[in-house]
This record gives sequence, C-alpha cells and structure tokens, in this order.
Amino acid sequence: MKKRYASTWESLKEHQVPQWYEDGKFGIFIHWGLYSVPAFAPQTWELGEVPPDETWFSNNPYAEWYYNSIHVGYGPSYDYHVKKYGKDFKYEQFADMWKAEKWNPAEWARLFKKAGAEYVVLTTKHHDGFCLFPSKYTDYNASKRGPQRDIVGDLTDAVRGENLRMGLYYSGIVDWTFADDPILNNDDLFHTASPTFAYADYAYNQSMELIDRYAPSVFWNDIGWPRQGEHNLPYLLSHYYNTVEDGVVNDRFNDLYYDFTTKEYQSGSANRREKWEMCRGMGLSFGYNAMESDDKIISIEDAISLLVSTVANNGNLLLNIGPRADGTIPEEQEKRLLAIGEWLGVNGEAIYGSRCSSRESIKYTDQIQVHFTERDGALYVLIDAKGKSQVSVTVPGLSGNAVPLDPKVEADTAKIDGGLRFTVKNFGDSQNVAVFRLNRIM
Ligand SMILES: C[C@@H]1N[C@H](CNC(=O)c2cc3ccccc3o2)[C@@H](O)[C@H](O)[C@@H]1O
Repeated sequence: MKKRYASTWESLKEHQVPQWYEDGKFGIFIHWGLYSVPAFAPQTWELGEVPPDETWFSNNPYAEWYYNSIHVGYGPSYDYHVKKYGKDFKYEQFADMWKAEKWNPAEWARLFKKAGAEYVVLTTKHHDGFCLFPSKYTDYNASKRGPQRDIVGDLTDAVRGENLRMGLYYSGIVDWTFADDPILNNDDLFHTASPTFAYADYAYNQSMELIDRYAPSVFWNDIGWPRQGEHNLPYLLSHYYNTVEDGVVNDRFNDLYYDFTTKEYQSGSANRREKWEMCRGMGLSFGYNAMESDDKIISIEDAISLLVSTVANNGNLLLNIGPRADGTIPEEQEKRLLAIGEWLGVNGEAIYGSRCSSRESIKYTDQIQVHFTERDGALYVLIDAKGKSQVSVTVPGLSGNAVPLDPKVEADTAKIDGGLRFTVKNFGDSQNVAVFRLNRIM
C-alpha cells in the first residue's frame, strides 16, 4: 500500500531514507551549462579552506560562478572575460554558443555505470538561471537556446537505461535572472539573493515541473529556499514523496527538513548516526575549468580514500564531473571514474549495501588509516595506506580469519596483543586500499 504524505512537517518526518540511497554509496554529480562555454576560474582554494568573504567571492574557483565573478567587476575572471570576450560581451550570449554538438548521453551513462555509480545528479538550473529542461516558466532554456534539446530528459532516459537512479539539482534561492547584485559574502548569498514573492513562486513552480516531468530519485536543492516560499515547502515535499515514494532530499532547504545532510569539500560536518553525503569537484570547481590541469585534480588514490572514509562513516560520495561545452568529458576526469569503477569491481562487496560499523575508523598516521564496514554478518577491514607499497597495522580487539577481497593482495594476518596484525606486502589491483572480510563480527 503506497503511503500518502500530507502537506505537513509532521507527515514528512515519517519519511524514511530509502534502502537504495543507503546501499548506493556512490553518485556522479554533473555541473553542465552556459558556464561550460567560458570554462574559466582561478585555481585558488577548496570551499572551507578560507572564509566565504570578498577574497573568496572575487577569486572564486567555481567556474560555474562565472556570471557573478565577472559581475563583481574586478579579479581574475573579470580580467579574463574582458580580454577574451570584451567588456560589452553579455553572459547571456553564451546561450547561443553552447551547442553540445558532441554530446552522447548514452555514452555518459555507460561511463557512469563503469565507474560503479548507483545514481547521477544533474544541474537543471544553476545560479545563472539557465534551465537545461523545457520549462514553461522561462524561454531561457536549452530546448529554446543553444543545444535545442531537453538535456535533462535525454540524460534521464540514458541513465535509467543503465539502471542507475537519476537525481536533479536545482538552485532554489539564487537565480541571477531575478536578482544579480554581485555576491561578495555569505550574507548576500543566503539573504538578499532573489528576495521577491514572484521568485519564490517561480522556484516552487519549476520544482513542481521537474518532479512531474522527471520523477527524480533525488531532489538536490542548493544553498537554500526562498524565505517567502518556506510555507510552500510542505506542499512541495509531500507532492515530491507522493510522486516519488523512494525519493530523497538534501539539507539545503534552510535547515527545515532533510533525508540526508551534506558536506561540500571542507565545508560542513557529518554525524555518523545520520545519513549524509559528501560532494566535491574533481578539482577545485564543479563546472569545467579549462585551466585545470591533471596535477590540480584529485588523485585516484585520494578519490578512493575519500570514497572509503565517507562510506565507513555512514556517508555517500557524490563526485562531480564538469563536462566541456561540446559534451565531451575531459580525459583526466574519465580516468578517475574508470579507476574508481575498477576498485569497486574488486572491493565493492565491502561498500555497496554495507552499513557503517560500530567500530570507528582508526588513524595511525596521515597516510595510514583503517576503516570498517559491515554487511550480512561480515565485518570488512579496509586498510588505506596512501603512497605505501607495504604496510603493517594491528587492529585491536579483532580476531578471526581475515580474507582479502582482491586475490592479488598479498597479506598475512596474525593474532597479536589482543588484536589482529595485518601485513600487506602487495596491494594487487586495489590501488592504496586493501580490503579484508572477517566472517564473524567480534
Ligand atoms: C554543489 C555546489 N554548491 C554550491 C553552494 N554550496 C552551498 O550552498 C553549501 C555548501 C555547504 C556545505 C555544508 C553544508 C551546507 C552547504 O551548502 C554552489 O555555489 C556551487 O556552484 C555548486 O553548485
């Protein structure tokens, strides 16, 4: 019997995080849009490394913030824009330059499947207000301009064709086609952005449009929700759950309600007793930054470490790709996705469908950490030895027969000092994380 949600906070709070989201663990975030045409941002900091003040916003590493970065009227993006396009070139002109001429959504979906992702989240409207779907509420959209197609619909079909879940990102409170005073600090971001009732209705109507057209498995709102529209949220979210029973929403609705909390780069905190999700770009940006070179994007080792440490602490990893304007995925990003997929192909048993263990992760050194997951009565020990070819660690309070999941891992285990000593001599195909299964939970 399908549960019906009433449009009340009490009814919404009965919603449980669905098993697919608990089990899925790994998603692909996609930031694609007009900002992918200029594809420029200075390579400065990770979010959370420096305070979100004028220095951050006028040297914003997020290439998808290009509109705001040129509107502050100074800084690296402004200088780049004037030099490359000229002072009078309007951001909106990118709408007729974005062709996506080499885009093959089925190819993207096959890559995400090979990467071992269980879900995908695509930007439908980012802060610049340009919509990647045929919205009834604006012609500033990809079916009328640029690509002249329903990007959201075409990718949704391809992703579902690979039996992956499709999620949709929506920029709820910031839309620079409604309010585009330059944003130079977080107050501007959360309070003065898009302050009208008209915009609140627009955001509500477009969100309803997205739910009714695509029935997304994730409704991923960003930054916040228009204050003037907070009273509409119980209607919107109950409609969402009544349309997509096993749908999930994040915690960026002014902290009024969530299925899972979020972190972004170094910003935000996670509580392992609740479901949470870590999101980040491959480099410092979500949108494609043509200036970004291979050395500036996350290493394969660090990506696998991030996935393992996130999952072991009750999180999902939503790792972003920033495709080029033509629809191709930069090789250095594809390489990371395929390497993660290979690692999951060998060690996924300890990840998919697992639950976080009562055993907390152990940090021996910055390079050497041991994480734990549990599944079907087995305990998994995930030894992360970044940059090492061999490692020996004793895990206290463990006993039993530890079997490496990767047959190419060469390792010994021995009972010692009330614990189990693992000596890994060869990490086989498992990059920097060797995974062992213990068939009884101690
Ligand atoms: C996925 C990225 N989100 C950026 C906005 N970030 C946030 O609103 C934010 C970041 C964050 C960190 C911890 C808890 C809540 C949080 O909200 C947004 O400005 C970027 O362009 C990109 O779309």
